[in-house]
Amino acid sequence: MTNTKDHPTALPARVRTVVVGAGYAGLSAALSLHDDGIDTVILEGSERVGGRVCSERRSHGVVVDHGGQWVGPTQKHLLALAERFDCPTFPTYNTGEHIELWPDGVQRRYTGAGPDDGPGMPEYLAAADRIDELARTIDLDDPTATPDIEKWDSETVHSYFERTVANEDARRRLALAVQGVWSIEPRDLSLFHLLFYVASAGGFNQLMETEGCAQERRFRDGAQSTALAVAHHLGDRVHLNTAVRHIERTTDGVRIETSRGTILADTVVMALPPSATQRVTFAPPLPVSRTRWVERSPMGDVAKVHAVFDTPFWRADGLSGQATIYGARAVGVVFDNSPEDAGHGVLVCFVYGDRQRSWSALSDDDRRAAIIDTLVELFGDRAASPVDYTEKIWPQDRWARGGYAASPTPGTWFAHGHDGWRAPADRIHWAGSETASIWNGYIDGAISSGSRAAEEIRKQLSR
Ligand SMILES: Cc1cc2nc3c(=O)[nH]c(=O)nc-3n(C[C@H](O)[C@H](O)[C@H](O)COP(=O)(O)OP(=O)(O)OC[C@H]3O[C@@H](n4cnc5c(N)ncnc54)[C@H](O)[C@@H]3O)c2cc1C
Repeated sequence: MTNTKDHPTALPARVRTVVVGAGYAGLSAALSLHDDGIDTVILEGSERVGGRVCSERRSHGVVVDHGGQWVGPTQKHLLALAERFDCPTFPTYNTGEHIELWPDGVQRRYTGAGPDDGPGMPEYLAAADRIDELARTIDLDDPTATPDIEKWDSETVHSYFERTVANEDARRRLALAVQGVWSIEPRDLSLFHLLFYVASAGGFNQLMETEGCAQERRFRDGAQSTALAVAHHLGDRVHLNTAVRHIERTTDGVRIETSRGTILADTVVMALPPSATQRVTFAPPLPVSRTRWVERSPMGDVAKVHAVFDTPFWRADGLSGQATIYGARAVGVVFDNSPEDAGHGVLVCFVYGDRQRSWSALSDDDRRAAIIDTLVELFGDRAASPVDYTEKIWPQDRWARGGYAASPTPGTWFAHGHDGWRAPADRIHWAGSETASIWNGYIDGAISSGSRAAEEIRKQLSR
């Protein structure tokens, strides 16, 4: 990698393709073009690669993943890339009983998807089946060709649940599921986007569950390890600390203005989330549908908090470390994020949606107290004294400005999806997990979006 503190360099004057953004999408696009011998550089605004995937080795030697971390068995693009670069995975700890905690303080322990006797469980499962049934009609390659798109994109998920799910506790379960998967509130989510996302993952359970599903495995050296290995392979083609500010299409190519000078290219891949694309200016302006798509695709509100303990003490109590928390407490979901050798115990807490906004406004001490109090309620007094504690509040991340991903607001797919989602604007191609047909919003989707953009470029350059 180049233009690091230890290795400052100038940009080349001209290349065939510039990739903007060194998250998994940009790295995948650049790798694919590089594999084919196409002269490519990546320009990355921050001082690291990985984007919304960010692993950190803490003082006790424990690696925490502040961003994306899990990989499931159907996420073939991520698994293949990790295998190519020799980055091993291991199963998420999923043994023992999970806990659910209700607003009135009642706790239930269970195994599987939820307690059979839990309030609203049968209605929740029936609603999930109905979602799967509707999702099966989504056209993943051209979502705007889905027959009922106008109707579904005109309704929020909140109003859909109000209309179709009579049981209030089932609606509570569904709301927490939405917050957990999209990191936004059901009132902000288009029913069409929910259905598209479910279809793109291969079903509602794929998004929710651990074994056989999206949360099945983790990376031994953190989920960023594969991104670092790809960047190492690409070497001096990866330029860090190089923020792209302006892109101008000329008669014979593209002029890219960065914080470190200008570079010319035949084609560009923009591998950024919509939040970051909005901060780049374009001349001539982008097609209106693309501009509107980007403006109307806000990021979610999520924070991840890790508490590290000497041991995963909850395991000895027959607990998996997984918990779901309904109501006003800051934490929505907890998982056991201990290292593979269980040399330390790690609990990761997700804070999202409205709860994230009120929690992140608290003082440092109050934020920590809110998290630890809930862990004590769930796992007992031993949870009161972690040996390490760390937070990452994604809406405050300078580059991503939120996570996990962007969700187009109601009406956006219908009005702007056909031309605005990912159709190239002449020499400008779009990648990023938000542009994926399969596992949209996930690392796997980011990787396949990069390969798709690379394929578009190969065709364009061969004309
Ligand atoms: C808390 C959290 C948990 C998640 N959990 C999971 C999970 O468990 N499994 C999973 O599969 N997915 C998960 N995700 C989602 C996943 O991380 C993302 O979908 C994926 O990493 C996005 O990759 P990307 O390359 O599309 O975008 P990004 O990773 O956002 O990459 C974009 C890159 O562009 C750079 N950039 C921005 N602006 C500019 C500019 N002007 N010039 C140059 N560079 C710029 C950014 O710095 C960044 O490096 C999670 C995300 C978050 C935030």
